[in-house]
Amino acid sequence: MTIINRLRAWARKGKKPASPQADEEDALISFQEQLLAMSNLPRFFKLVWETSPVLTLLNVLLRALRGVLPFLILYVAKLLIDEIVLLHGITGPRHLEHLWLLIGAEMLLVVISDASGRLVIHYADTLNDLFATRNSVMLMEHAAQLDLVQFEDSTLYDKLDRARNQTQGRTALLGHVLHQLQDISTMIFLVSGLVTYNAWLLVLLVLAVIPTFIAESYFNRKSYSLITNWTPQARELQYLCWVASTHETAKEIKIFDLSDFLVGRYKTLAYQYYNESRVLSGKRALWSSFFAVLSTLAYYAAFVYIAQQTAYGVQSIGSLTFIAGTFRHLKGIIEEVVERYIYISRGALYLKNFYDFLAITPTIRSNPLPLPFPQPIQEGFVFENVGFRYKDASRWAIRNLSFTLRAGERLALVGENGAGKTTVVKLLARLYEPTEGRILLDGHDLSCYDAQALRREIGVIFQDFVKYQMSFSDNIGVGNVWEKDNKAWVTQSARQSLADTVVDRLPNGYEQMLGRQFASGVELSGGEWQKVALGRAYMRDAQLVILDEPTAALDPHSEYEVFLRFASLTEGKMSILISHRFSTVRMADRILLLENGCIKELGSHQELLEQNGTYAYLFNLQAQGYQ
Ligand SMILES: Nc1ncnc2c1ncn2[C@@H]1O[C@H](COP(=O)(O)OP(=O)(O)OP(=O)(O)O)[C@@H](O)[C@H]1O
Repeated sequence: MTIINRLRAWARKGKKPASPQADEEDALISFQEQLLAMSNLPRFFKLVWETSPVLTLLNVLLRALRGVLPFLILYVAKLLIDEIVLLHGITGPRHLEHLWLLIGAEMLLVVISDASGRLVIHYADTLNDLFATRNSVMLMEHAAQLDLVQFEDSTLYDKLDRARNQTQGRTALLGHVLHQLQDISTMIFLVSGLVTYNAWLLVLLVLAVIPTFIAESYFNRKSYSLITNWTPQARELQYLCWVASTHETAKEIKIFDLSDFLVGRYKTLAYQYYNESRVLSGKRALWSSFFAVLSTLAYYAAFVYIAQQTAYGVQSIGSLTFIAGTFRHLKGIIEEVVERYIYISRGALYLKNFYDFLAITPTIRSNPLPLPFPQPIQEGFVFENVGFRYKDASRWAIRNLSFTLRAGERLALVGENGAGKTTVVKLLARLYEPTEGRILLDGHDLSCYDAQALRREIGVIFQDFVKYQMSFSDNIGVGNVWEKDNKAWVTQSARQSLADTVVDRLPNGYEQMLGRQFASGVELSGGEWQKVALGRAYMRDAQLVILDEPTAALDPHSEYEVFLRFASLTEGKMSILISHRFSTVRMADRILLLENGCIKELGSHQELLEQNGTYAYLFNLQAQGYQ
């Protein structure tokens, strides 16, 4: 059940919505799964290495150096204390060279420790930044390869969201892994030092840490499940926050007085998450405090034993400081290693989300041995009994569609809302594959051509075109991104689409930032945005130009002008025009009237008028409206 349905059910029944946590017990991942997630780490290391081999090496070497330093410092301190105790007991002349040597050695070790500590932070930060950028680029590049149909599936957004939100987590993971390497090497040295004195102390230490490990591992899995189960709701929270606080929505929010509704909805969800998260972190804090007390007790038990041994003269004072220091250090390090293991295993689990997203492959594949794209197109596009059904849709968007878009022909698509006009265009641009039937270009299935080459030859301006929060020039230039910086071309396109009438009023001309999201941006009217978007069609030197309701927001004069220019742009080229305005549709060579996804009528304006069918009826209806 979606959260919306949960909220609705709640509103109906007047009780608290069942939380996603309700499913969480079932979804709690197992310890084995957590361990298995560690198998994601080698790929992760490979990514890190590929990001920068030099920085990775520097980090590893510095961490290894820092790993051995605590042991060396403790050991030199032991020698130093023993030397001082020895010198203290001598009554005759003393030779202090050995003492100075030991002090010098300890000082040198501390200097190396300080310097390497700073260097390691610097190199770790640099590697982290590079790695985060690389991660984001990988996600963007991969998302760009996916098909439109995949973007219509909400689970893709969940995966993308998890993968994106955890970019920070992945860089933290890198830090944890490197730190872990350092602590493990410290641990190895300290353990071997401790074992030479008393192996039982080590057993005591390990026993004290095991309960912490088990508890942390359990809470780690709980918290992963909580976050994973809440991803759709987290997206809804982000969405609500966006809707309630952006320029684009502000008008409507005020007019419909939606603020309380949105904030209320946000609060319900956010507090629900807060409560679940609070309970979990409360339990975690309670248990970890309990186990911390246990481990402190273990430390003092060991200390009592060592102090007693020293008091009876079984070992030197230097050894006492060394063993006690090693034990305390080891206890701290083992706790940190355990805690970090939890972070790392959580990071490894989150890595799965990243790899899950990267594993999504596009369904529309480019032919590995594509046919060369026809230059120029000879016969045109042929729809052979084409049917298409959107994912999970109960009805066909189009069905049994058979027609030809001839080379050089101007075709208009008309029909009621939802008749399937835009779907036809999306199929032509191979944004979707037909569910049944096929589309041929010059006698070959569209899939025989390279999808990108096909799209380069098709210039489409959709009715829901993007208002890029970029400069005026870029907004037109993106129509042909390879020529984006060709000022002459951009200017000419702006002139042809009438966007030049907009630029004249912009303080920074072609370099003017459009939209309100960035500093000094200027917002345009709906019609002005449309003229700018139309400019993209002129940027593209495509064989087929498609305009999907290109003039809906234009005033009548602009509309007339746009069509005069469009007619000259598409002279001798193929074009498809989707419009509800019959005055503009009539300029097409042929008109295809769709009804419920099927062809109702097809012919020239004159032929369809003579047929006296639906087209003639609608045309006359609109014409009467103007009389
Ligand atoms: N992404 C989608 N997922 C599911 N169904 C969709 C999607 N896009 C369109 N549809 C459905 O497919 C049918 C055809 O839609 P299409 O956008 O092609 O119609 P249209 O003729 O262009 O409509 P309009 O004149 O309103 O732009 C409609 O019933 C619509 O609800």
